[in-house]
Amino acid sequence: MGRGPRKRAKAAAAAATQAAATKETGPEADAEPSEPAPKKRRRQAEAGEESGDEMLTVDRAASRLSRWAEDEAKQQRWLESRGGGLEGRLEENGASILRLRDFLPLDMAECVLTLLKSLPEEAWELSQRSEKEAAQHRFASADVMDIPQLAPLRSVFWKLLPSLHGEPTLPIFSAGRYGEADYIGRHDDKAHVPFFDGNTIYSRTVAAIWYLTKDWDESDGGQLEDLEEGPDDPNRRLVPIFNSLVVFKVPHWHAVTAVTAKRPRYSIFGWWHQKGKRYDLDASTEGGKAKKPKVIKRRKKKPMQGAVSAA
Ligand SMILES: O=C(O)CCC(=O)C(=O)O
Ligand SMILES: [Fe+2]
Repeated sequence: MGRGPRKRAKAAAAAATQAAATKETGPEADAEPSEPAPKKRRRQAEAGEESGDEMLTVDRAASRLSRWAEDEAKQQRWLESRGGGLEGRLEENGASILRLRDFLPLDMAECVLTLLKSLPEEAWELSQRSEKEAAQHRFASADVMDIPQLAPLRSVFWKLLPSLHGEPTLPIFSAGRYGEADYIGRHDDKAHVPFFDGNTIYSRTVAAIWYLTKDWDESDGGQLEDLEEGPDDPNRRLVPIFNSLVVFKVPHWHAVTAVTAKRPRYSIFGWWHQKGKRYDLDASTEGGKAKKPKVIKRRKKKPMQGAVSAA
């Protein structure tokens, strides 16, 4: 899912830079001077307007993201300030869904949101399935490796969880955009993914979603539903709060409720994979959203330090 030809994505990304450069010079919306900031931001977001604090150019956002992704020492310091990478948190957490507020720097969340908003329509691929037997879903996605400005995210996610239980991981992350009524039905994220030559099978072992829409609340829908919590448990429905990261071990039953807002719900979502078939796939997984038949090829240029490289 979400893996268009690179040429198309590159052209789309160039068009994005152009489109956003034009948009950012536009005037700020007229607003009552006394209008409270969150209310103003929400009204502007609903009207598709930029707010004053979103005057980040696409070029600046892309260069800040790539500078941060390349600065290993800075990322390390950041992670240490957060108590280390994700492995320890996952171990402490057991089988439940882990929710981390502000786990990644706010500045990076702002940059990535700017980049996501600037992507032209042709960069997004619609993923849709409505047959009864499979995981039903509808939303748009784009592989971060197909969008040059977002590609540095892969190494950031790799550093969050380079290994689990002493075995290396391979991250594959995508941008997600849910429009009005978009959703995902009940599913557990299980998938066997062929890497490299097509004969090396990896399994998704950990899932993460980094939420990137501001001022989202319960009334906007698009909540992550943890189907392994009881129906009345307060943790069953998670509102996708800006710059929060949700992480869980695969398999885990979950769903995304239909978006009711008239503005997009943006995220970066994906999985860390580990070698081998770690579980059996059931019929619904084989026919559903999780199926990824494309072989993940070895990358020739700029392999990630210390990781087995993959596209
Ligand atoms: O966006 C979310 O909250 C969850 C996404 C998800 O479950 C998936 O893409 O498999
Ligand atoms: Fe999922």
